[in-house]
Amino acid sequence: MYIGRFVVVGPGIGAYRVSSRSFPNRRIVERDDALTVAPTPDAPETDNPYVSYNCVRESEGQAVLGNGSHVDPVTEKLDLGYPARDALATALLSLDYEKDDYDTPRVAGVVGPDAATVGIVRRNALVVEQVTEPTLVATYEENRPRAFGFDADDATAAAREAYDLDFEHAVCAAGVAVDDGIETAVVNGE
Ligand SMILES: NC(=O)c1ncn([C@@H]2O[C@H](COP(=O)(O)O)[C@@H](O)[C@H]2O)c1NC=O
Repeated sequence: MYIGRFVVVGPGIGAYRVSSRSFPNRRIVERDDALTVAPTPDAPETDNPYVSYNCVRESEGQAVLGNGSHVDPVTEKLDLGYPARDALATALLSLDYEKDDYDTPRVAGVVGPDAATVGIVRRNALVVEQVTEPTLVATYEENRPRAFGFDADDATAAAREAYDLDFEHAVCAAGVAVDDGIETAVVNGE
């Protein structure tokens, strides 16, 4: 099954995966203050505004994950002291779903040491929900948050488990583990 981009978040653990039919030539680059989805050097040029963005950032001891430019305003709202629910709701509602051929939803999660919040904005809904166990939400098909078996207990395992999940067209994945500090890890495809 093809579900596009997705996040899995639970208290202390999270992952984000890029799956893509249309833009497979991408990777996650580790920068000082963010993990960024970017084209590989051999990728064909595109003017699609939705394929390069920060997919993981950190704020106030929490990790923010998501499939587009909304990751930045979610992080900025957390910096200002907004609760995770409000940071997600504000940023998702203001940017709304992507204006592409698929009305692709925006998905996101905030992971703290003992709490996690997941969100999606799609054409017909805005859902933001605090969760107590790993929860999946994706751009296509799986576009309602649901509890999801996810065994990883560190960032490296989270990135690997997300990348290896049996959904089509895996491109790259990021994992986060949040405790006293935040660890991140990346798996890039061939
Ligand atoms: N975030 C991403 O990595 C991303 N990759 C592709 N999209 C959007 O989704 C559309 C469909 O892409 P695909 O066929 O790869 O699932 C693209 O035309 C683009 O507008 C994205 N936007 C949201 O998921």
